[in-house]
Amino acid sequence: MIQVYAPASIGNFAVGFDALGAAIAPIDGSLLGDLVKVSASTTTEFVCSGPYAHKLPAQAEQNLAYMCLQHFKQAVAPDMPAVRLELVKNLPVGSGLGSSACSVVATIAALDKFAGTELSDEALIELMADFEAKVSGGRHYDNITPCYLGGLQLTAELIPGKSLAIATPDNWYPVVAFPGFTLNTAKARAVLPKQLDMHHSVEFAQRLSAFCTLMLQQRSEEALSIMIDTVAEPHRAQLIEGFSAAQQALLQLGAKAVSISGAGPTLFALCDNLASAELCQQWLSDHYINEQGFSHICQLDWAGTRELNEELG
Ligand SMILES: Nc1ncnc2c1ncn2[C@@H]1O[C@H](COP(=O)(O)OP(=O)(O)O)[C@@H](O)[C@H]1O
Ligand SMILES: N[C@@H](CCOP(=O)(O)O)C(=O)O
Repeated sequence: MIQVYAPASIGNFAVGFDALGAAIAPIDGSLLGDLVKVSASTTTEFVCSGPYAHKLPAQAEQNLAYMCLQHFKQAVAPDMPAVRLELVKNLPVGSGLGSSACSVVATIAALDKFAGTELSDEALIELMADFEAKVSGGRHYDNITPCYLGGLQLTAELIPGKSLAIATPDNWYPVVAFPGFTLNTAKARAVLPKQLDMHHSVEFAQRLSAFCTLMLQQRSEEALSIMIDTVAEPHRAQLIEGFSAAQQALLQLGAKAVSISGAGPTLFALCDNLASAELCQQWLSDHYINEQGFSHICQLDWAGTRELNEELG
């Protein structure tokens, strides 16, 4: 049996709409991501389990993991024997934690390992992006590549290899809070303007290029000081009840940057020390999340998608 884990991710990372994303891992060691198990079987079998399985469509044909399996068998590895594929759905759907990307990445990576197809990273990433695009209302790589490769990734179609890793300091603690209600990514993309005017386009390019350059020069404090989303957040904030108040409060508590994770409604507060992260998490537990919500103090997950040997889920 092959068992593959893929981590949650923060799309956009405030300054890189559709172009920057970070994989995350809770510091308490818990797994925040989907798991896919593939084993040989006499007939094709698909099982969806885990805490959020009931939030997915009942028909296998509408589940991204099953769609990936069908495509993989037909177009990538026609000689692969029948398999039993189980998706353990640990991430809430429509959360802004890269949930659909997580299922797609875990499934394709697991099938590639099981079938021994050994596709290149770039070919796998393209395949993964094709499936993520089916549900998210646009083709973007900012969940796919961090989830697959790990860490902080600057990522786009035009980038050689599709992604460039940006090293981050060890003292970065992103605190993520899923408030407990969902927001569909396609819906949150539909509220964005169709065009950016010259001023905003130039400012976006300046901010993202300055952020990346500062990070490469290990000037992370200055990078944090310009970590503001002027592209998507102004249009999406009103879709997320409590976001603006939380942003103000968390910045006062010491977070260095606060923005929407992906299309929301998860919020992330990036802290540069554990004490601030703990204060932010407490505030979020008290004021931002409902009974269905959760929060985690994380670090960046530089391992990305990986095979797990211990039986889980
Ligand atoms: N395995 C899967 N994981 C997540 N979403 C899936 C999966 N299979 C199908 N879907 C559908 O894809 C859509 C994903 O919603 P979206 O808002 O893009 O989620 P997220 O932002 O959390 O990735 C939902 O309509 C969901 O029912
Ligand atoms: N760049 C995308 C990211 C969507 O992330 P998700 O976790 O909400 O799927 C966007 O902002 O639309």
